[in-house]
Formats: sequence, structure tokens, C-alpha cells
Amino acid sequence: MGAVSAAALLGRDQLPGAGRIVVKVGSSSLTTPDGHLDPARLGAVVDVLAARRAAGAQVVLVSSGAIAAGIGPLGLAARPRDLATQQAAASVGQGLLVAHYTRAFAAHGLTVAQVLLTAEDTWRRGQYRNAHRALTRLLDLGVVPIINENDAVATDEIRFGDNDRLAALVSHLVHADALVLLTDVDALYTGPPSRAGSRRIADVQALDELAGIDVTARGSAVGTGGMVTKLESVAIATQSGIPVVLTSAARAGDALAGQDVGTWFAATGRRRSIRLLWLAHAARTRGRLVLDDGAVRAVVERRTSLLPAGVTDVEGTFEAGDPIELVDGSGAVVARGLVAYGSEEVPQLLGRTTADLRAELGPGWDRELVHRDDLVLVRRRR
Ligand SMILES: Nc1ncnc2c1ncn2[C@@H]1O[C@H](COP(=O)(O)OP(=O)(O)O)[C@@H](O)[C@H]1O
Ligand SMILES: N[C@@H](CCC(=O)OP(=O)(O)O)C(=O)O
Repeated sequence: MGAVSAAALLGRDQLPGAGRIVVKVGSSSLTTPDGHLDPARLGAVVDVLAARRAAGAQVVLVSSGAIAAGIGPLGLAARPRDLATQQAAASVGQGLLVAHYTRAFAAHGLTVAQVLLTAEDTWRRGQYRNAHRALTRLLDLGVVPIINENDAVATDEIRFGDNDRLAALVSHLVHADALVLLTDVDALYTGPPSRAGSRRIADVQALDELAGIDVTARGSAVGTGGMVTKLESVAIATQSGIPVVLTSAARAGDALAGQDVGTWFAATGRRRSIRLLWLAHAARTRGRLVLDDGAVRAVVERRTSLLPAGVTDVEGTFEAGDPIELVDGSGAVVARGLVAYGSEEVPQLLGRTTADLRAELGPGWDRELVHRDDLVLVRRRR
């Protein structure tokens, strides 16, 4: 089966031929407003995916809904806001969610697997390899993996919170041919769908075309990121060569059949490092390094590593390997990177040449603060 496509799908009409797809379905498409699973709507999504499996495609399902499905059984009045209660609700809801999926897929003769991931599992090398190996083996065995974030163990700092970006990283992880984002609106609109005059956007060749559209309106009471995180997900996928279709769960069948529904986002880039995609679009940074003008030019124009000599200040608390921001003298972010030292070690290095540091502190202290392979530039608004 076409695990790694030679070339990206060029349009929605090629979707029926996709060999491996990742489908993400949001909480609002699976649950009732009073915090219970809606077996009819869940079953409708499963019917569409099972048909796709029967046609020979491999399908990975990224399903939200654990927290929303835990609200009713726990007798909560609304979606909890604090992390501990969210984790409790997710732990209750996740079991119910997978029980429903297991039954619904079994009715089509299909076996499912539950895979719970944290953000780090999608980009840290060791975890990434394990997740990749497990998922590809499951797909080869004909299983439908059902992925969710491991809400019960993810802390506030490392948590995605929404599954949109997780789905894009999973698409990269499994070398998907396409990502399908299913939500409670049938497409991306020029403004909030409820506002008169908002129009459906059918095709997006490059995300720059979306300047000016309004995605700020909050979504459903149970969903998390609204359209903002969906567009971040689209950026991650399309920039690494994976096209995206965004539509409603009710239109999933039509979308997978290649019909003119939803919004099609063309692939714009080629497959690239998942670590850098995560760093650019999904990582929560832990601190900042302030760069002098020479260091900004070196990093931005000459794409060099960041050396301690060009850094004037350090903010925040972080450990070696953590994501941080690189800012210029005015505080504008110029890049994001994985820092090679902890924040407690940095002050003694500032403004010093690597030769001085080696002479005074010893070998190992002359390494880059942020290596160029661990840097992504942030486009600055002029
Ligand atoms: N420009 C827009 N086009 C379409 N939907 C939008 C737009 N701006 C905001 N939204 C909202 O985004 C919501 C979907 O996000 P969300 O509730 O997080 O869904 P899910 O639970 O499926 O992840 C829609 O209900 C819609 O009201
Ligand atoms: N992991 C969480 C996902 C949170 C969530 O609501 O996401 P989404 O509906 O995709 O915006 C859960 O299963 O509840």
C-alpha cells in the first residue's frame, strides 16, 4: 500500500486513490451538548472509514472527545477548565470512546488499537522511532489505530490541548498521503460561519492567500482550538508535503470520494524534519535569548548557529534541549530553537567568545548556544 507517495496528491479528486490517510475528528462531532458520546454520529464516521479500509486504504484515526465524553458520566455541569479535572474527565471518557469505536469498527470486521501520545512522542528521536514503528506495524496488520493525546499524563507545559496539530504531526510520522480534518463546520469560511456574508473557501494553494480572513470566533463549547489550531495543523502538514481537506464529519464520505466539499489545502513543501515543524508551529517555548544586531544578522541572513558572544540577555527557566525564542533588541522574535545549555548556565557565557570559554571553563563549554540544525526562523512582519 502506498505508504510513501512519490508525489503529493495534486487535488481533491485524487483523494480516492490515497493509500494512507490520517483522519482527525473533533469533540463537537462525536458528543452531545450534555457531555455524552453520540453513538449515531460516531457510528457514521466509522462507516465512512470502514468503507475506505474495505477499498484497500490504510486509515489512522485521531479522535478527540475524551474530555467531552467524561463530562456527563462525572456529573459535571460543563467542560472543566482546570488541568486535574480535565485529566480525570479524559481518563473516564477515553475508555468510553474506545469502547464505542471498538464495537462500531467490529461491526465491519475491523480491529482497532488505542494509541495515546504526548507531544514529545512525535518529535523526540527515541520516542518518535517507537511511535513510528508501532503505528506502521499496526497498519500492516490491518488495524485502525485510534490516537489521542495522553491527557492523563501530559502536563500543562507540554500538552497540545487540541488534537489538530497532533494530527498533523501524526500524518508526518506515518508518511500519510493526506490529512482529513473533520469538525462541525463544512469548510473554512472567510469569517465566522454564522456571520452573514461569510463565504466558503474551496481551495487554498498557499496559506498566504488567507491573509484577512477571520478565524478568531470560538468554536463549539466542547472543542478547544477553533479554526486557529486547524490552520496551524494545515501549516505543519502542507509544509511537509501532505495536503489537507477540512470539512464536517457529516461530509466525510463526500470528501473522501473526492467531491467538491470542504476546503482543500494543497501541499506546498517537501517532507522535512518533524522536530523543526514542531519547533516552528507547536512547541511552547520556555524562555528567551536576546541577540545583538550582529547575531540577528548571522542567524537570519547567514543561517549560522547562535554563539554566546552575540547574546546580551537571558529570560525564563529552561533546561538543555528545551525550546526557546531568539529575540532582537526590540523584543521581536526572530527564531525559535532548541537550546544547548540550561538557563542557569547561560549568564556566565554571555558575550564571551568560544575561545575564552574553552580556555576558562574547559572543553565542551565552547559549543553553540543553539545549533543551526536546531533553529527555525520566524517570519517577521514589516
Ligand atoms: N473562518 C471560519 N471558518 C469556519 N469556522 C470557523 C471560522 N472561524 C471560527 N470558526 C469556528 O471553528 C469551529 C471549529 O473548531 P472547534 O470547535 O475547535 O472544533 P473541533 O471540536 O472539531 O476541533 C467551528 O464551530 C466554527 O464556528
Ligand atoms: N485530547 C482531548 C482533545 C481536546 C479537544 O477538545 O480537541 P478538539 O475537539 O479537537 O478541539 C480530548 O480527547 O478531549
